[in-house]
Amino acid sequence: MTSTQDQPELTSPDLETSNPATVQDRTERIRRRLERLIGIAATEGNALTALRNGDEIFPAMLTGIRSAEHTVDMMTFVYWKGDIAREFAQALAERARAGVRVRLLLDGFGSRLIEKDLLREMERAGVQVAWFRKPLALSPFKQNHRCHRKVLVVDEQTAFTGGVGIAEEWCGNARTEHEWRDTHVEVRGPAVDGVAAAFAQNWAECHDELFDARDRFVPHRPQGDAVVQVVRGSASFGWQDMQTLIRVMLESAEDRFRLATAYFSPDAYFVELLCATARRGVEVEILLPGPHTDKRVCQLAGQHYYEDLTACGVKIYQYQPTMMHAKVITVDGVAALVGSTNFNRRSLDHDEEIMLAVLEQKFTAILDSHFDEDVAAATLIQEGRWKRRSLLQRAREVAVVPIRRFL
Ligand SMILES: O=P(O)(O)OC[C@H](O)CO
Repeated sequence: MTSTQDQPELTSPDLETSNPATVQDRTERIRRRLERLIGIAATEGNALTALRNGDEIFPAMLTGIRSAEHTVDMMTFVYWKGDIAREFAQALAERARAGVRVRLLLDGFGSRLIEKDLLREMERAGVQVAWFRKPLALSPFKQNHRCHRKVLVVDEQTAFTGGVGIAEEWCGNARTEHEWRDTHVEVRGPAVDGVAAAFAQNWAECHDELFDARDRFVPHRPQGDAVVQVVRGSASFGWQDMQTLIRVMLESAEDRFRLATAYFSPDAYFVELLCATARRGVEVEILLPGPHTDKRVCQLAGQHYYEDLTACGVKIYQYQPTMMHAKVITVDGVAALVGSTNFNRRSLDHDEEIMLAVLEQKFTAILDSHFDEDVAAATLIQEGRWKRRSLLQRAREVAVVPIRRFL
């Protein structure tokens, strides 16, 4: 586990970020742009801990739940099967039995595989379980909008968000294809309120009780040096904050823009923005799943754009050891995004998402060092070789074009 207290070396000595004045200017500019365009103030005094893979993520979340004395709010897209699914259910049920208010919000599509006996056990123990838009009860338009946020808030003081789902696939340490690579973050400080608000926003749609006597509004003492803006993306038609967030990051980048994502199938606008960023001299690096993608159809939709992207100088890496599931962006070594948002149409156009915009050099350096390690286990797409890919591959890419807006 790597906390913001351990500061690795910046990974590229060429970045301008060694100059404190430059760092401050850039950080301030990104903060002001985000605040003006998204309309939510960033908060100071946050401490963030980057958690890499199930071996770090699950123990931290379970420790948080087991330590709860007042409230636990948890929301997830995926709640599937395996020992870890049982462990979470048992931890939540145990806290509910101890008198803690425990609320669990599950996406009606993403969590449809949850084992029914776990649901019964939690409900018997007093866990309030709510479902976000169960597909069969909805019009086709609403079905397409999913709650993709991953949030855990414990005692209003500690929050977690990131890419992880509650299932066997996320256990371990990305050693084999059965242990997915993911990034989550633990947050302490005032930004916890913003994460709690993301939960409350979806809870309000799914449960009769909007608030109760257990709600507390605790003061947050400064916990660290990170400035954090909590950005919520909401299912909508047309433009929404998540697109603005990514756009600000791309347009603010001066030296380097790095993206790790599980599902890369953006629309033409964001492909062009990536290309334009590379064309104006920013090093643009994208890290994507390789042979172990769990959704080949999404991969094909993204591969359709590899030729345009590499022609503009964008470096595309495909991660080899297992499914790359992290959702992380870093900019110029000074700012980072981490949360639930993929670089695809689902996350940018259709789903409820949460992303932390973190303005802190130390935390960004940690995520950059993880990116470096992942790139060392990835292969670079070579422009020339990619252009010579088979006709079959090309046909597959074209075949998914009609459905890529749903991916
Ligand atoms: O949507 P994500 O990024 O949370 O990933 C979960 C996938 O649907 C797993 O197949």
